Amino acid sequence: MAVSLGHNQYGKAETRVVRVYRDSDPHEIVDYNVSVALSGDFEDIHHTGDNANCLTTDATKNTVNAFAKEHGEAARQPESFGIALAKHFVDDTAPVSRARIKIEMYPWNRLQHDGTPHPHAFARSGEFVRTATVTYDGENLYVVSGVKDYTVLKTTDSEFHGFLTDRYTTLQPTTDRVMATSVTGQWLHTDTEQDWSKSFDQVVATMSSVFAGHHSLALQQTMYAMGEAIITEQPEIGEVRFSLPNKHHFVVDLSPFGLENDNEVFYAADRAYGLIEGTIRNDAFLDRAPAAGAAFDPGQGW
Ligand SMILES: O=c1[nH]c(=O)c2[nH]c(=O)[nH]c2[nH]1
Repeated sequence: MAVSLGHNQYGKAETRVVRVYRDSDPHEIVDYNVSVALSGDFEDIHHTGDNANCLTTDATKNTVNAFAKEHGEAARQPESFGIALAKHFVDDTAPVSRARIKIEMYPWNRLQHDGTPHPHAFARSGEFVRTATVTYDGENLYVVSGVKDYTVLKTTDSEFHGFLTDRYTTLQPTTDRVMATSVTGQWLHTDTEQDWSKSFDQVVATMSSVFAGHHSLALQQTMYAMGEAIITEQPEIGEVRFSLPNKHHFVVDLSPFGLENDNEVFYAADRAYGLIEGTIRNDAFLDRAPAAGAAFDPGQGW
């Protein structure tokens, strides 16, 4: 039987590294979960167990930690940290031809003390997780920024009606519902040199503002409006991808208790949920569609 090796990648996943900038006053911190995935001339490892070309996953973890010190400035933002790591693995390690660095960043806010920001005490913010995925193949550099676990809700200004009905349809149309979602969003940059934090803050501000202000007739429509606004505000962004679970809030039947429920008491269901996903593209970069595929392709399970 003919069998051959297809796509493969390896590296240390989920290295948790915290970098303290204690030479600055006040202190600053970044908190990362870094996953490394390398591809290249690794046929022999799979076929014969010859590890001569194998940069150990242990070394990739060590590199992440060492780079947090040696490349402290790059490490201040997940995108630039990912770029530094990806370029190192590909440019400095002969068998490695492609590196994908996936970073989760957990934001921390400075604590207040006696009414002023404290120089070295923080509280972790649960608002969202910031993400960056950097892919480099020695020639092409793809930088994808993102956000996940960003849960947003609006208590009105959301309708859903006029949908197709079949014999299994039971959903009642509504002109006033709670709409909530936990945003996973990723956006591909066409400019790989910029102030990444400023860009990230602007995307989140745009998406939040659209979610709040948009009178929604469907989560799909709100999703498209958010992506359209992000690309309009920041035209260097080539495309935006969203995965939006519709976090259903069902009106609880209070009639057994002789009570009216005028959209005031809800059951927040955690499953099953509608999952609304889509890509909003910047037509100026449509010719880069295959590249976008390479940037976002999750590889083997992530
Ligand atoms: O915004 C929505 N989009 C749907 O496709 C859908 N389907 C559903 O049952 N509720 C909703 N809500």
